Amino acid sequence: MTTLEAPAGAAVGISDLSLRYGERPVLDGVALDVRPGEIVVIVGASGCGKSTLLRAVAGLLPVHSGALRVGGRPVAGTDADRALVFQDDALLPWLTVARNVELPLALRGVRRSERRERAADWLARVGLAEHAQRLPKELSGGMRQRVQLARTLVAAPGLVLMDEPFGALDAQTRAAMQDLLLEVRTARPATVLFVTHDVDEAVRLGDRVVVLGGSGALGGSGVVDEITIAEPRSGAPQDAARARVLAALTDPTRRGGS
Ligand SMILES: Nc1ncnc2c1ncn2[C@@H]1O[C@H](COP(=O)(O)OP(=O)(O)OP(=O)(O)O)[C@@H](O)[C@H]1O
Repeated sequence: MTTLEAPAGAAVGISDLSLRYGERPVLDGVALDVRPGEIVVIVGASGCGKSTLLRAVAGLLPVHSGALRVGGRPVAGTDADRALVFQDDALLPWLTVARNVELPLALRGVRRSERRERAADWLARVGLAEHAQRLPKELSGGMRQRVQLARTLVAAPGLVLMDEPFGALDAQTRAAMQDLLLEVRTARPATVLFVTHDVDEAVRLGDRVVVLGGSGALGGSGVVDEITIAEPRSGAPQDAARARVLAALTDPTRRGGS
């Protein structure tokens, strides 16, 4: 079996993690365990360190102290098995949509015919089969995000790190992208760490919502609450989860809610 058929996704293990920019502490004592295939959504006030945490998990920022493991191995630098997705699509403007989607496969040395087949398959899944030969600039923002989702998942990463990926989209396109993400994960399981400011998006997508907040100590911050989202995602349980996320967000000094 090649890594392209990797199963349920990579586990993430974070304990007593501190991250800094130079001398400046951003996160302190972060503890978080993510199961293979789980979607964990990270919310928190602007500047509390959500993107910083994602960057560290991606291997773009060194660990100051504590432990950070993905798939049981300490993170030391970037790895093709950990894909990072931003709000701004990072498509290459001079390549067609199909070639953009093929790119991670090319980087992994997958032969051309298989690349084409897999890219076509993913473009069909995200509803863009007819646009394969167009350039990114000829597509809408929502379509470009769909291309980016296809490009991310085509190489079957064990862990997908998404930093406000749908933040620039209008409400309708955003809801469609959320549906699409949940749908394609059924076809291609991966562990997902997803950062958003939108509480509705958090309780809709997350198996669990993690709230980061300021502790005050040292100016750093850590996990103040973790909310498991129960199925079905509607009615009173959903409202209660939403209320609890909001409460943790508005009381960022609270740590370790029940
Ligand atoms: N490259 C950097 N160098 C120094 N400080 C940084 C750098 N990037 C971010 N910071 C600081 O680290 C803190 C955390 O930033 P980060 O971007 O992780 O927050 P965030 O929770 O993702 O914010 P937002 O919700 O606004 O995107 C902020 O105070 C920010 O100013």
